[in-house]
Amino acid sequence: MYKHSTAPIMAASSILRRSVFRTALAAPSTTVRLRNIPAATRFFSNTSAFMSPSPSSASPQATIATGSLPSTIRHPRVLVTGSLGQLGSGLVKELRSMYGNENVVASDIRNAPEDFKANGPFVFADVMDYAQLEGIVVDYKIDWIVHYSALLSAVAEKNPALALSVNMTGFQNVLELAKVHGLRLYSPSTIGAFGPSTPKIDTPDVTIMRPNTIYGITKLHNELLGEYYREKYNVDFRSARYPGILSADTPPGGGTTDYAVDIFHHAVRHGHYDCFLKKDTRLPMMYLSDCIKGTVDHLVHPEMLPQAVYNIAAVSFTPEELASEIRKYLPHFTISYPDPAHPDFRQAIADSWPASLDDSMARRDFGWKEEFGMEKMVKLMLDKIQAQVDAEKRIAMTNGSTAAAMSA
Ligand SMILES: NC(=O)c1ccc[n+]([C@@H]2O[C@H](COP(=O)([O-])OP(=O)(O)OC[C@H]3O[C@@H](n4cnc5c(N)ncnc54)[C@H](O)[C@@H]3O)[C@@H](O)[C@H]2O)c1
Ligand SMILES: C[C@@H](O)[C@H](N)C(=O)O
Repeated sequence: MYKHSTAPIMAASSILRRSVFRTALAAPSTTVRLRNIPAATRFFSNTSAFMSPSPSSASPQATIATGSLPSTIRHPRVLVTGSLGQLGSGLVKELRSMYGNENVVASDIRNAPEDFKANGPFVFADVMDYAQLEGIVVDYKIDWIVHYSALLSAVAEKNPALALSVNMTGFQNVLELAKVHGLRLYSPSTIGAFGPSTPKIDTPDVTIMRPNTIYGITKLHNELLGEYYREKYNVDFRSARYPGILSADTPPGGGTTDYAVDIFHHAVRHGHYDCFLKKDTRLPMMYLSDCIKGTVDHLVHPEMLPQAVYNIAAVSFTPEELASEIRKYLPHFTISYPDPAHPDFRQAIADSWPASLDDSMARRDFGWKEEFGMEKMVKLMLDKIQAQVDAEKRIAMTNGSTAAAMSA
């Protein structure tokens, strides 16, 4: 177990979040080898820890000569993979507000919209290409990687071979980079890493884990490999098992919990939703801003925590409970469910996952706490989507009147 005292850590964490990182560089003419120094240490003016890595384990690639460089104050430079997905763009925005646009490099295998690219560095990066990723790490002097590239549960189940490559090879690449270049690596896991034999209620961090989906198998593999690198090579690997994430502005990427986002769009636009899960399927869920806040708090925590992987959770509900909450604002909203004789393929995935998580270790170790319960989340989702619909109508009316004026 890593020893830690929470009070100074939380204080340091809040200083860090406010702005500045102080890097105490070694004495003049000293050569500092980065490997085997947890990335956390390098930003917290702990000169003695910084200067005392084990020379025997140093890696030539990760050696820097400090020469007569003065002490500097700087932010960490963060690479976010998969930054165009449901979660990535919000995280990039938050990190840029903390560290400055130039210090957060967004990447994806897709091209980004121009407005996204205008806000800070964006690079094309296929996580299966180690050399390409290493070029980015070196060119941008990256300190931390947040690894968001993945195929989610439903998409993965439809294309297992691709899921194995992206989810496992992609992760192995960033993990190896973290080892070679002394980086901190945050890579989320999921409730999907659990399986049908896992205890379903208040599932703890450490329990039976025998996932039976390709998504879950790849994610559990990543958890175990990350822990191995942490133990064996002192890689600062951090992970949290996210539940299903709800967001109004960014669409979900093809998971089993996507129904809990789709339902809002259908409720506001059409007043009806055909749910692909059974009405009593209870799953853990969380609002996007809570997920981002929990991720940032975990990421910036100045020390390696006692566990590499933590459950984080906010609420758990069924489709029927969600529909009832929506009906408080849209009384005419209706929902239908699949014919029990012909369940959707995602039902088996959902049935293999926990209904609720025990996240007490995350609350204890890095102060995890959600802001959004079900009521607040439903109200905000509906407000945001209604605002989108109103904006679309205004644009359509403007376009319509322009077209009418042109044809008159
Ligand atoms: N969204 C959720 O509800 C949820 C829940 C639990 C865990 N997670 C995890 O959080 C992370 C982010 O999830 P998300 O919802 O944003 O996913 P998403 O599917 O919305 O986005 C994933 C991104 O990865 C990119 N990508 C795919 N293949 C790639 C490749 N070869 N190289 C580089 N990029 C590639 C995609 O273009 C996409 O932008 C994933 O690891 C996911 O497993 C998400
Ligand atoms: C739970 C999670 O990992 C994702 N939302 C999925 O359903 O695949």
